[in-house]
Amino acid sequence: MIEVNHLYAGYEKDILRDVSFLVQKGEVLGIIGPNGSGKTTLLKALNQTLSKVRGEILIDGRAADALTSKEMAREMAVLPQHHQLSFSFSVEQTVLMGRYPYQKGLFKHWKVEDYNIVDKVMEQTGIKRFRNKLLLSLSGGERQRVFLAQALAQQPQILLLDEPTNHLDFSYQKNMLDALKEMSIQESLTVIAIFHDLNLASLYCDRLLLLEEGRVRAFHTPEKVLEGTKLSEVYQSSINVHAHPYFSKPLTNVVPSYTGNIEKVSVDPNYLDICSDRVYYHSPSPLKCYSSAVLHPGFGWYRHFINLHVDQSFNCENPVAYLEDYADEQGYQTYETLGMMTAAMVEDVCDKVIEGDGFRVLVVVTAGTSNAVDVIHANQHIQQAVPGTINTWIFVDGDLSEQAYVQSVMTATEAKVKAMVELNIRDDVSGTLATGTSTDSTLIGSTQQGKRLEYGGSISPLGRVIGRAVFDTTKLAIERYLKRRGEA
Ligand SMILES: Nc1ncnc2c1ncn2[C@@H]1O[C@H](COP(=O)(O)OP(=O)(O)OP(=O)(O)O)[C@@H](O)[C@H]1O
Repeated sequence: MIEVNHLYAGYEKDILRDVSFLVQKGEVLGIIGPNGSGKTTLLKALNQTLSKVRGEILIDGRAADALTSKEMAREMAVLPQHHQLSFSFSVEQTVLMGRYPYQKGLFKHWKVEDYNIVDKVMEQTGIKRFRNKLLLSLSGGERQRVFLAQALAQQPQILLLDEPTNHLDFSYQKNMLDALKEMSIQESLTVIAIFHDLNLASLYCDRLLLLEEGRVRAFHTPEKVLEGTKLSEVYQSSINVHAHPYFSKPLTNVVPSYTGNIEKVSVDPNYLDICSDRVYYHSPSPLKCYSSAVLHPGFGWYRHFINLHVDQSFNCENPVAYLEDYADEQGYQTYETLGMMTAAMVEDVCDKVIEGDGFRVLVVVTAGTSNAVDVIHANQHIQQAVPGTINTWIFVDGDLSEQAYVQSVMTATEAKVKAMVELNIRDDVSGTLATGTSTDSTLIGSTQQGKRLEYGGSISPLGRVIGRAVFDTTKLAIERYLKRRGEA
């Protein structure tokens, strides 16, 4: 455990002012903050390499300045930002130097135990294969791993790291931090590391210490410290925070001030192209999409939109690959393509443009109701994945909040249900009024330009337009479907 109380430290004058925090054994603490905020100075103060220090630093309850340098080296190892070591040593010799604090007696020599530990840490850091190479002949990232191995060879209780992922490529950053995290959990190694990459800090640290001009601005879990307004203030830069897709950890995005000449893009029915086998919409620039599509569901930016007709009996093990192949054949980049499928005849597609106050909405619907379901009697249906039958595309020329995306889906669903009720579409199994079909799909795609639209609920300006346009197009598309089947 390391406890810091009212620490003042610096050079000619104090850089750190009234810094207090406590790190538990086995904890990973990230130190973050802008350039010059005092991060390295704090590590130097912890490591007792600064002369001008006031306040208290306790290591497992003992005052750090009362420890001998050998005791200190067994407690704490440092991976500095810059190394002054001679590069004429081999990798193994360099790592062995980490064992100095354990040498005893007058005639110093390495023991078997030293070599075993060096072997282990070289394995952990992935440097064994160049153990006999000179440091001089290694890349910056390889050297960084050698110095980490040297620090680990010291077998410290506490590891101080100044930008440990400096020089490391993406995969080695992950490997190094995974290894450190594992050591903190398995071996109760306490890790205190400076991070410039706030996302890595968020993912790997238990707590973060945010420094601002030598003072603690925040000391808490990543969720509490990495908060958009606070970060934007401290870093004096526009920073946006969002959720990690797999973990409950915040991630940060820089919002550039310079965006170049962004081409004005609109939504336009002229971009629609309808053939017998598909409806295709091509946007000149990617749209921010939120959808339940087969190819690229969820949030993402896409410019090619395919609603592909397949037979009702279509049974494909990998519909995503099927749509990717289709996009590829058509010459669309798959990473820019969003794809849905439908058993409805796509020539019966209906579209409608409605101008809102300062924004525009285009709705495109294909519909079939052979697998109509009343959601409250859905348990009477056997589960089977049949190709989507009411596919709704809603393109908006506006700047939607994420809330507006979700509310737009709600509003569109309400409008679709209303159209089905008006046409008396029934669930064949229960005989009751249907609320949808079993595989309907919805897309909201927005230019994210022009008028800011915070809400998409039924009585918001956007919701009103979506509600009307989805109702009209869905109703017309179902009528065409029924007519084709002779049921109208
Ligand atoms: N040896 C030194 N002598 C005098 N002032 C120093 C010395 N080292 C650093 N400073 C000053 O102390 C302040 C804090 O520096 P420090 O290196 O701790 O910041 P940092 O947060 O680690 O910055 P960076 O993100 O750029 O690495 C800076 O204003 C710096 O100029």
